[in-house]
Amino acid sequence: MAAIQFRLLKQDGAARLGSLTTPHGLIETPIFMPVGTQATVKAMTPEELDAIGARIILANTYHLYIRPGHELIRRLGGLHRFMHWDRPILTDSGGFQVFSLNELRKITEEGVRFQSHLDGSYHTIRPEDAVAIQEALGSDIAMCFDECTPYPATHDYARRSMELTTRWARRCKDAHSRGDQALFGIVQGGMYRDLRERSAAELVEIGFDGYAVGGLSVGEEKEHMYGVMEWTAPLLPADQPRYVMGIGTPEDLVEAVWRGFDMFDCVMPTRNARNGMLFTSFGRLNIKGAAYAEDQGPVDPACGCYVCRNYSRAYLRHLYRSGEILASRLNTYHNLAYYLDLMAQIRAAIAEGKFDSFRREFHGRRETQ
Ligand SMILES: CNc1nc2cc(C(N)=O)ccc2[nH]1
Ligand SMILES: [Zn+2]
Repeated sequence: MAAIQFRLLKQDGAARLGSLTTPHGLIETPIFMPVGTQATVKAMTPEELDAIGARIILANTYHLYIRPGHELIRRLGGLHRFMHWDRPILTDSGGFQVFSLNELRKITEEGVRFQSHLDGSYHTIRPEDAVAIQEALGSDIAMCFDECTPYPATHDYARRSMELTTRWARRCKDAHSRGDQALFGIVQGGMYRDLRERSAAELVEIGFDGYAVGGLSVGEEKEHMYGVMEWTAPLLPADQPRYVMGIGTPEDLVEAVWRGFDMFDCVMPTRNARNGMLFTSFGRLNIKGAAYAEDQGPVDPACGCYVCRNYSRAYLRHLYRSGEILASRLNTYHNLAYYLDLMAQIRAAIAEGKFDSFRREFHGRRETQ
């Protein structure tokens, strides 16, 4: 039996309503995955994540390999038990982190040699190792080890990089043997339509449980990002999950759903929260602003979350300016609640066949405060 089952429940244009059954529970799609890099979604407890509607979180293979080590986590019962989260977990393969955290990395056919960002020790991760690490962690969904093609890249570089990613994907599939864990392929190809189309076709030929689009949100212009999504989604099997990695702003999420994607992850709601940048139904709000010094209103009157029901903008501004730990906690709680509620609204709009009007209304009411 496959580790996951995806059911396409309804389409509204290219937008899809689906359900994804995993060994750790069911996920309604489109879904946003809070990022829990080091086995924690920073500043949140699993109970709080559950309360705001998080149904799957992401953890980073590279970080957990470096510290505390995947074998330690395996010995202690796997990642779910280690972090007290019993819903689904998706682990990325480490490819992106190795490339983004290690200037001195060396890419060969065999794999990637790099220095730990913590102690400078030398390591080599091959596709087979990335699979073994994720099997030890016990995530519900593992990702193939890929090269996230940098931006900008020449067509020739992007072609060679994509071809390496395909060869690595084949090796990942051959090495993967954990039956209760799904494995997703990652489409690369830079900003080039012919390469993206080749990458998608080659990965579908190999055959995976779902497909991600990588190599985006790497500094490219929005029209490149949206173009790659448009070229790629139709080439991926309609009856399997489509995940675009590292996306994105609330606007990006709406646009990616509109183009046929089901799964998303981004550090934006959690990272921006710690910097005082809050997301609302009318745009972004910088809680540091002097305008909020005596504002007794909630962050977002349209948000029903615990933070918006119990704390004022004035208090959140005070916490942030005072460097209080509670500032990170409450800001993160609200931002994730906003993202997860946005996804619930998107699912409801697709279910009613009204996603087009939802999309128009959503963009019409956004401006930065
Ligand atoms: C934040 N941007 C982002 N781009 C990504 C690309 C990949 C990838 N594997 O190409 C993974 C994570 C990513 N996060
Ligand atoms: Zn709120």
